[in-house]
Amino acid sequence: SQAAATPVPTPTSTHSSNQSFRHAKRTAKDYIFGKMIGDGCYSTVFLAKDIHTGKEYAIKVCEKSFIIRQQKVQYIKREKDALNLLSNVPHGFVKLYCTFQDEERLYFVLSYAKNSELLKRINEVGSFEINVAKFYAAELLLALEKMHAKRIIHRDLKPENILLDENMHLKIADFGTVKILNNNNIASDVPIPEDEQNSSNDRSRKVSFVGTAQYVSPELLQHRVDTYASDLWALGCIIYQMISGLPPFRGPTDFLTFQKILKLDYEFPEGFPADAKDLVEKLIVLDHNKRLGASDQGGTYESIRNHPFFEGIDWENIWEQTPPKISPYL
Ligand SMILES: C[C@@H](Nc1nc2c(c3cc(-c4cn[nH]c4)ccc13)C(=O)N=C/C2=C\CC1CC1)C(C)(C)C
Repeated sequence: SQAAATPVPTPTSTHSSNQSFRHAKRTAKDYIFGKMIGDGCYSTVFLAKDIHTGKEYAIKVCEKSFIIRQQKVQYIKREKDALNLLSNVPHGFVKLYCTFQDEERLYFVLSYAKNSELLKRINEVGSFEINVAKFYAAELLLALEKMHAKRIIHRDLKPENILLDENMHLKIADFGTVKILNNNNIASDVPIPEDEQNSSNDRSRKVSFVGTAQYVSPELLQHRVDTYASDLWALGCIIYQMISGLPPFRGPTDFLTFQKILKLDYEFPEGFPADAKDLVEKLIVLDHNKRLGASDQGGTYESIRNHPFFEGIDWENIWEQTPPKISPYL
């Protein structure tokens, strides 16, 4: 007699349809595009709503022809690699949900930072109270630790591309300028010392990128050295700016700003808190090897975390805490 065939379980229809739904590649038609919220040099960021879930996202749109013409293909690839590397880090970065393209454009679907740019918040109130500056400096430091641990150097950190989410927690955005060290996909367990990384052929390579004048480090300006410490220089500039309202190096032209940077020509306004001044002076150091944290190992900037400026920060729970109110500076 026919052996009773064991029934093959038929996949439940909901499961399979969800399964297929979940993997259906999105297109622009799946979103309602709203206002433009950010305008980069070769991309535009729109607020958008997913028509299936109603969720809000930021969608970064890049014109393919423009990227090719401007020879920015490498930057776009690096940005996508960096965003992918960082998308499983729970805090401190905008998350990349998916990408798709059509004939003319590339689309990146990212988290929407509802409370916009840190720069806008600083300008609205003039400058931050010390406990507000300390809180955001701490979140920025933790984000730098995560980024550097994944061998990513941002190279263009500035208050314009540090965003605030709906709970007023910090998110770093705009990875078009990153450098991903040892990105030759060879699992090099022995990290190549920095000076060897910039082998002679690198020096001959034309560098097509320099950060934003006010925040660019001397080594990026002069010797084109790729070092994590360039982001520590920017951290120093951003702490200075949160407390005083303006970046330390400012000139009527970029060239004059660069000159001030190379001469370390800046001063602290009256009443700048002593601990903050001491930390900024230890980060804004011309020799990148001598910046506080430059020789820290193990994925945390212990020597910066332990600086008196960060007295009272609860490093393990800060992302779960309610950020201090940004109130106008009386
Ligand atoms: C830094 C960037 N500006 C911005 N980039 C992003 C925003 C963003 C949001 C507002 C905003 C929110 N409310 N009101 C304004 C203002 C500027 C934004 C966002 O929500 N989500 C992801 C973003 C960027 C993701 C990118 C890494 C791929 C530039 C200036 C380059 C366009």
